Amino acid sequence: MIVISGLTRTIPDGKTILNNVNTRLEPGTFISVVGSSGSGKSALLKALALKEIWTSGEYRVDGKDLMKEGFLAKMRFRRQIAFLEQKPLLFEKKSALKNVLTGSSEQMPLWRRLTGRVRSDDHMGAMEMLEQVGLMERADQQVEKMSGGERQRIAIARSLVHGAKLVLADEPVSGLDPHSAEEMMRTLKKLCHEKGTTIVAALHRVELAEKFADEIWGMQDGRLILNIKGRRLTAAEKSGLT
Ligand SMILES: Nc1ncnc2c1ncn2[C@@H]1O[C@H](COP(=O)(O)OP(=O)(O)OP(=O)(O)O)[C@@H](O)[C@H]1O
Repeated sequence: MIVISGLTRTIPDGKTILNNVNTRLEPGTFISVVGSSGSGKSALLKALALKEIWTSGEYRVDGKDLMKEGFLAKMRFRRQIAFLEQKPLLFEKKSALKNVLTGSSEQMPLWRRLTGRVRSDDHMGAMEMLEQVGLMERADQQVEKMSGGERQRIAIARSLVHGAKLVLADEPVSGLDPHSAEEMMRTLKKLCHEKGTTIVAALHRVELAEKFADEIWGMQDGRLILNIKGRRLTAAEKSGLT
């Protein structure tokens, strides 16, 4: 379990973009972060992914303050985190399967990056993950011919096959048509519950969060103002987010 306390990030011009955020992330939970543009959703995801350092606050993993841990412990934890960009960077000329196998440099052990070697059970794992995201039949297809939603699915499969326990997805449904957006949300939810992965997805559309997420976090001006479990947002809560 990850527990965040007092997470605050002030940027050099003096603006506080994350303001005393307190929350916890239980394993296997699908969390959606909603809030208006500029409310701090991406900033929060980046802080959770350890991509950007905060000014103050604690980040506890299974009871231990990560910032007080040594380099190796931090690196081990980093390997379990995947950050999915809105437009994932993939090897365009390679197949879906190759992309899943290749992985992101952060998650791959150094020896694998240097040798480029792939074990046969890696193939099995990659195919299994492509099946989970509904792309097994397209494993051999070049990704340059694939849609935005399919590319997101490949990025998700890639992060999970390389052992991500925490996936931070910044607008995973942006640019997708309503049907594909729902399919993506369904896949994320399934992966959370079946694999025990924790997924935090920033979303613009509150109704998608309400339909699929286990928890909805609401951001406003860098503050986490809502943490709703198992119910829709009230009209007052929704209006507080705009
Ligand atoms: N590295 C940075 N340097 C300066 N300002 C930043 C930085 N990162 C974020 N901000 C500012 O912090 C605020 C929150 O930005 P963030 O990208 O987290 O918002 P968001 O809720 O994800 O918005 P959107 O929905 O438009 O993607 C914005 O005012 C943004 O301009």
